[in-house]
Amino acid sequence: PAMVPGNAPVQEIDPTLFESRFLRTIRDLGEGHFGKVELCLYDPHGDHSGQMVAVKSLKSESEGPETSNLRREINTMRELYHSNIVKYKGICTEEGGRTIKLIMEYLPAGSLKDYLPRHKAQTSQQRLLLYAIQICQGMEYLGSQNYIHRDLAARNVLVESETLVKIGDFGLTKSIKDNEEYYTVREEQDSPVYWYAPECLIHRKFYKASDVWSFGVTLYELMTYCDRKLSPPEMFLNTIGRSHGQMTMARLVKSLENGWRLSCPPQCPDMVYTQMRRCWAHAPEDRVDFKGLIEVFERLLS
Ligand SMILES: C=Cc1cc(F)c(CN2CC[C@](CC#N)(n3cc(C(N)=O)c(NC(=O)OC)n3)[C@H](F)C2)cc1O
Repeated sequence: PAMVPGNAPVQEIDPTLFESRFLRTIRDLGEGHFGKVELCLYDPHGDHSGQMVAVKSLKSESEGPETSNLRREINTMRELYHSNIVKYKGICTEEGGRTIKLIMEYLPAGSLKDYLPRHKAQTSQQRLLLYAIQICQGMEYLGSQNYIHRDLAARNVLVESETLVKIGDFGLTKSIKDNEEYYTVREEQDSPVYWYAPECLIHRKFYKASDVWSFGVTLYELMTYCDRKLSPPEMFLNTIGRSHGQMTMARLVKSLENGWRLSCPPQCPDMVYTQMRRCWAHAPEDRVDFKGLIEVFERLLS
C-alpha cells in the first residue's frame, strides 16, 4: 500500500467493488427470466454527487444455478475491452458474497429497439450501416476472445450516441475452448428462437457462425427501424401461422429448411439485403464472417 508521511500504510480502495449501502435503485431497465437490470445511483458521499449505473441482479436471493450464470457473465465482461462493448464497472456483493450484482455503465438512450422507432426521421440508412459495422466490430472482437454471444438482437444493442452503439448484454454468452468450435445448449431455456440458426434449433449447437445468423436478423431489425409490425416473430408467425403452441419451433425449422427467409424490408437497398442472405446460409460454414461483412459495409459507406 502507498506510504504516507508518518509511514502509516493507506488502505487502497478497489474501484470495482461497490458497497450495497450506497447503491440506490431508481427504476427497472429490463426483466430477464432469472433476474433484472435496474438503473441505480451509486452515491457513496450521500450528496447526489454519485454516478448512474446499470445493475444486473438475480431475482431469487437464493444461491442457485443462475448465480453461476451471473458469475460467468461477470467474468466474461471484466475481460472485454472494446469501444462497441458496454463497459464493465464492477460488482456488488452482499451477505458475505452469497449474492452478487453486476455493475455496468448506463446508456440512457437504451437499446436500438427503444431508440430507432423514436429517431427514425433523423436516422439515415448510412447511419444504420454505421451501426451495423460497429455491431460487427464488437462481435468480431468477441469471437477473437473465443466467446459466442448466443443472444445478438437489436434489444441487446445499446445506443451511446447518434454515432456509437455497443453490445450491451452478455446473459447467454459462452466461452468455447480453443479446440472446440461450438457450444451445446444444455437447458432448454426459452431461447430467442426467431434469432436462432437452424443448427441451434435442430442440434442445439452454437457456432460463431450462429452469431452471424443472429446478426443477419439484427440487420433486418435495423433496416426496419425496429418496427414492431415487421418484427421477426411477427413475420414468422404471419408465415407459419399463429396457433401452433409448442409446434411453433418445429414449424419454424421446417420453413427454414424449405428455404423460407425474412423478406427484404421496405426501402432496404438490395446490396444490404444480399448481406442478410449471406448470414442466413443453411450450413454454418457457408455463411459470411464478421470480417467479410465489415469490408462490404465499409465499401457501401465510402
Ligand atoms: C438476469 C438476466 C437478465 C436480466 C435482464 F433484464 C435482461 C434484459 N436487459 C438487458 C440489459 C438492457 C438491454 C441491453 N443491452 N439494458 C442495459 C442498459 C444499460 N447498460 O444502460 C440499458 N439501458 C436502458 O435501457 O436505458 C434506458 N438497457 C435492458 F435492461 C434489458 C437480460 C438478462 O440476461
